[in-house]
Amino acid sequence: MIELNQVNKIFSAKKRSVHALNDVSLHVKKGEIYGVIGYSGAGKSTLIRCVNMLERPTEGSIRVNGVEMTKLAAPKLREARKNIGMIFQGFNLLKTATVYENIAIPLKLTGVPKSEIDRRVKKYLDVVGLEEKADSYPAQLSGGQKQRVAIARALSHEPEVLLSDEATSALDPETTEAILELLLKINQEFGITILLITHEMHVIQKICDRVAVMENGKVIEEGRVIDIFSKAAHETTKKFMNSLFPEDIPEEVLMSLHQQGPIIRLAFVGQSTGKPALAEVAKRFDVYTNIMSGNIVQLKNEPYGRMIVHLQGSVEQTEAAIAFLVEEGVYVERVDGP
Ligand SMILES: Nc1ncnc2c1ncn2[C@@H]1O[C@H](COP(=O)(O)OP(=O)(O)OP(=O)(O)O)[C@@H](O)[C@H]1O
Repeated sequence: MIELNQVNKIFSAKKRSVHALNDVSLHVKKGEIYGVIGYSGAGKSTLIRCVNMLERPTEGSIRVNGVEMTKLAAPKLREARKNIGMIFQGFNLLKTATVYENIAIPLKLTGVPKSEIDRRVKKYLDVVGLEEKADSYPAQLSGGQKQRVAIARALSHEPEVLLSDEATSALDPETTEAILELLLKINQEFGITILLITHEMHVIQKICDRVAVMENGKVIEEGRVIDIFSKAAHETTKKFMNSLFPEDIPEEVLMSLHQQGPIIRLAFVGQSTGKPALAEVAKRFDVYTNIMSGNIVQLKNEPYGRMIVHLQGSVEQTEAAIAFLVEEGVYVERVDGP
């Protein structure tokens, strides 16, 4: 649905130029929620703005639903953009217009007939749960409600693609949850493909099918959320993972435990995979298993858990226990000593 191939974007200023996107390729499939995560300056905003040509890439190809966006002249580009909704961190609502008008005005500007405008405004205000706020002004709404209006406005053009530029970054945790639930609902109910950018791993965890991690304008890691969670290879990705699964075990503790046996990180999918396997280890081997930290989070489609476990016992027994866990399908990684 969205295909970026070898996209480069260079911002040239007098003194220096910035390579904001460096050979970026990614493919977002129809109907999926695809997240791009990275720290500030990684190139996320530039990437998402290139998809609807708010920013023109210096090089490369960008296709949305088969249409090569980089080659479109103004009238055709306007047409293609109708198929791509966008929501922003700052909501971008018209302050002097009511909620109803905020949705109706852009529809009017694109030539939608009056009766159809009324139908769509009502329908999408209902979808986002704000029917009663039609006559309110943005200043009378909470941040979460403003974002709901922005989502209704984007949906009212009935796009196939929704771009989300840090849509929950200005919201408190509870409101963030509610907006993420809403994005999930519109993805499932309307089959809208969502490309979002974020600096919060929680957003990726909660609603994304696939993720790309960006750094210095490059995609450094990409894949299914479940795979990236289990096998994050890059240091930056691991740092993002640490925000969900903090592993701040003091060095002194690590050092003394390492002398008594290996410390391992277990990752498991589903409610029950990890703990029964550990219980089995305790039964089958002369190994004492000590869970040092653990957390389970809900991914879009399944729960995912992670544990740090210290195995105490002879080298032979602990190695056999690790081999058993691997055989059982648990993802096992050794935690290095200090
Ligand atoms: N219009 C511009 N002119 C010059 N440089 C720019 C422009 N827009 C972005 N950049 C630079 O491109 C790089 C990537 O910026 P971008 O905003 O895409 O990153 P980001 O990951 O979205 O960061 P943030 O989360 O802080 O928004 C940065 O070094 C930034 O300074």
